[in-house]
Amino acid sequence: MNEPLLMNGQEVSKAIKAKLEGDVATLRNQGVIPKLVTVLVGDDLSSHTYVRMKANACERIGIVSEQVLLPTETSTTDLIQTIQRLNEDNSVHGILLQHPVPSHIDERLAFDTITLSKDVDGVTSQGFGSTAFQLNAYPCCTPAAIMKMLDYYDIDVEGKHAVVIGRSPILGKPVSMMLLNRHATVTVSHSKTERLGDIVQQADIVVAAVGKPNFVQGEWLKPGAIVLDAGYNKGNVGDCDYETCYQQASAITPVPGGVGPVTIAILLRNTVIAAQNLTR
Ligand SMILES: Nc1nc(=O)c2c([nH]1)NC[C@@H]1CN(c3ccc(C(=O)N[C@@H](CCC(=O)O)C(=O)O)cc3)C=[N+]21
Repeated sequence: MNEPLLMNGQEVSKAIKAKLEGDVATLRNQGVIPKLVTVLVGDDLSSHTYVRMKANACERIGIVSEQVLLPTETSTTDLIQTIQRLNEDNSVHGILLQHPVPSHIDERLAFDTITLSKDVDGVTSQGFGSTAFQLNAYPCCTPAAIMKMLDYYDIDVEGKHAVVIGRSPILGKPVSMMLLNRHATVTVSHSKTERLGDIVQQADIVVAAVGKPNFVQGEWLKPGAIVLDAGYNKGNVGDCDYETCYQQASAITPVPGGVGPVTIAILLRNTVIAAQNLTR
C-alpha cells in the first residue's frame, strides 16, 4: 500500500483563519468587537483545556472571548438563566455551551435556550434542523471541520459509502446529515451496533466520533478507505488506532493536528459571521 494522504488540520485551519483577519479588521473599524462567550459547567480537566484553547485562538485573531465557569452542582434553571442573560447582551455575538454538561442538567433544554442568531456552535434543535435541510444556520463546528477537510483535499463523497461511528448531538448526528446532503450513502453506527467491523469494512469513508481511544482497527478498513478521526480522548489520542489505520487508508487525519484545529477555526469563522449578521 502507498503512503496515505495526510490531511493536515493545522494547514486547513491556517487557511480559514487567514481569510478571517480582514473581516475582523473591518468589524473593528466599524466599532464592532466580535465576542464569543463559552460556558463551562463543572471541573472536567480536558473540558477546561479545550475552552482555554478556544479562548487563545479567539485572542490571536482579535475576537474577544469570555469564559463563564459554573460549578458542577449548577441547576438546569441557573444554567438557562445564564444563557438567557447572554442572549440579551448585545456585546455578545456567539455563545458556546461546552458539551457534555453534568448528567443532572437537561443539556437539550440548555442548548435550545441559545438564541439561533448566536448559536455559533450549531447545537440548537433549530440549528440542527436547518443544517439537515440546508437552510441558513451556523453549522456545528466539528462536523463542519470534517466537511472542510474533505473539501480542502478535493475528496468528493457523492455516491460513496460513508460510515459514521457515533451519534452524538454535536458530531455523529450532524455530520451524517452533512454527508447525506453531499449525496453520500450514510450508515450511522453507535454503541449498540452489532458487527461494527463488518460494516466499517464496506466504508469508502469512515468518520470516527465515538470517544473511545484507538477504537477503530486498521483491519476493519477496506484498503484505500478515507479516515477522518474526530476523536478527542485523554492523552491526545484519537478514536482510530493510527498505526494500523495508516497502513490501510488512502487518506487519514492525524490526532493531534487533524480535525481539532479545524474545529476551532470554524468556531472563529462562525463567530465573525455572527458579529457581522448581528450588527448589520
Ligand atoms: N459545545 C461544544 N462544542 C465543541 O466544539 C466541543 C465541545 N462542546 N466539547 C468538547 C469538544 C472537543 N473539542 C475540541 C476542539 C479542538 C481540539 C483540538 O484542537 N485539539 C488539538 C490538540 C489539543 C492539545 O494540544 O491539547 C489537535 O487535535 O490538534 C480538541 C477538541 C471541541 N468540542
